Amino acid sequence: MTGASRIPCGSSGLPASGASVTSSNGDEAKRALRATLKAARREIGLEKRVQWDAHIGAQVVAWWRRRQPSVLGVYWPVHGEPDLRAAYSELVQAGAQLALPVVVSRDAPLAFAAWTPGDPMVTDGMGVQVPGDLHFVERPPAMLVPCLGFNADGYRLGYGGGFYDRTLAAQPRPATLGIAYACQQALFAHAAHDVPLDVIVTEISQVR
Ligand SMILES: Nc1nc2c(c(=O)[nH]1)N(C=O)[C@@H](CNc1ccc(C(=O)N[C@@H](CCC(=O)O)C(=O)O)cc1)CN2
Ligand SMILES: Nc1ncnc2c1ncn2[C@@H]1O[C@H](COP(=O)(O)OP(=O)(O)OP(=O)(O)O)[C@@H](O)[C@H]1O
Repeated sequence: MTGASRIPCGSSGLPASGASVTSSNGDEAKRALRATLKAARREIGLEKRVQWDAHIGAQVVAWWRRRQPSVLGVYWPVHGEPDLRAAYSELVQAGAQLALPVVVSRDAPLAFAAWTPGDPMVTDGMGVQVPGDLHFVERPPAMLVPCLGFNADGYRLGYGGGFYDRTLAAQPRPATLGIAYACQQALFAHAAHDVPLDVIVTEISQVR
């Protein structure tokens, strides 16, 4: 039996209740949880994905219209993350300035590069698309944070590099919108360096 079949991501929209890491020395368990959550996300069919991404994207746009941050950090989707590129285009038409995260070093916070949909892109060493022409900007005052997993307290599980945690460590913290599918919710203990996100946006949430 695969992790994906034990923890269906598609049908109910309910949390992946079988996915949990409760011990605090759980490096191995966290690796297993990451694999399970990735597999569960891969299982989501295209039709659901398109519908869910539209709902998540609409909430992001509504949030941006209310808050109007000077720059919004977004992300280029990898590994089956919600694809919000249609919403990014809508945001830019509404006057938003966007920036994409760039890994500059394994131990550093993320850098952010100004980005407009349609800019020429290249694949970086992490396998992520980044602008070919890098115009670095300051850390944005608001950002979307893609989550491989999240827990009920708003803590996030990423791919294990600690990049977003390092990026969010410095005060004043940016406003953070965690982006995930509802089935990526899991039980795990957060580490001391983990920074809780302000809100998690999913296909079943209604962000105010
Ligand atoms: N869309 C998106 N962009 C992002 C991030 C992200 O989580 N999502 N990042 C957030 O930090 C940064 C990139 N960090 C990344 C960290 C790991 C992997 C990755 O594919 N890791 C492999 C394992 C590689 C290994 O073990 O050596 C994997 O998870 O399969 C990709 C991006 C900046 N851009
Ligand atoms: N603020 C920080 N300062 C220094 N190192 C940190 C910080 N935050 C995280 N790290 C390092 O990053 C490692 C990975 O962290 P963690 O397992 O929480 O990654 P993640 O949040 O899942 O990954 P990512 O944010 O890249 O998607 C930690 O073991 C820790 O050593």
